[in-house]
Amino acid sequence: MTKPGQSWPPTDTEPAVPHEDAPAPGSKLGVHYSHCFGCGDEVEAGLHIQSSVAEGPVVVSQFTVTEAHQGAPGLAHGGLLACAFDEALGSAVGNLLRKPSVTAKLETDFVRPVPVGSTLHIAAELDGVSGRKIYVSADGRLDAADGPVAVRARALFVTVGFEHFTTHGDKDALHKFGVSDKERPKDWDINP
Ligand SMILES: CCCCCCCC(=O)SCCNC(=O)CCNC(=O)[C@H](O)C(C)(C)COP(=O)(O)OP(=O)(O)OC[C@H]1O[C@@H](n2cnc3c(N)ncnc32)[C@H](O)[C@@H]1OP(=O)(O)O
Repeated sequence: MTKPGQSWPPTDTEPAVPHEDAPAPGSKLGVHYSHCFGCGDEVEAGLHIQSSVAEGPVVVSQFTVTEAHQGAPGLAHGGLLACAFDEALGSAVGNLLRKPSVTAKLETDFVRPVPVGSTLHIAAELDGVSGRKIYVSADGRLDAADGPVAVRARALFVTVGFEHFTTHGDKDALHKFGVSDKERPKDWDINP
């Protein structure tokens, strides 16, 4: 666990430069997989996070807390908030760098309670890259992009080959991500 005051990223990194085909600032990002718990539109109790690209290596996301997301009466469950950040951070990594990557480490600081009915405005920024390691962090603010910070998160994503998904998950994962055999590039992009 990174201690307060420890430097971030924890190692020397190169700047994280968005891929030349990354969506431009202002672009709304779609669902990367309809059964994704974070963003999928076919998961009734999912988080239904919506994201778009902001200036800099930043993706902004909104997550509205419903009764399905409670831990204590009227308050969001911390694990679900961590899930929202995993999605928001992953969306920044996947959409801006266009490399298939998975979360290796995720840290969250819960700064203030998040009530049911509130919307978290999450801004996730790519902090640096070291080989296959991608460092990314985010703040989640209550009810407005400039609202009080409720949750902070930092994560390490690791770039993987697309066989990560077909070997460990569903053999048909690529098609389910919407990538056909014909389209499959050598350096696979997880986000179409
Ligand atoms: C748009 C998309 C949005 C998606 C959002 C959702 C994203 C997710 O939730 S993904 C699902 C959750 N994550 C997973 O299931 C990942 C499971 N873990 C794994 O598959 C593997 O451990 C994996 C791929 C992360 C790393 O394994 P492997 O490819 O063998 O690489 P490995 O050599 O161990 O690690 C690579 C580097 O990362 C470092 N590393 C790996 N894990 C950690 C960790 N937990 N803490 C610190 N460093 C780590 C290693 O030390 C190594 O560093 P270096 O290159 O300096 O030696």
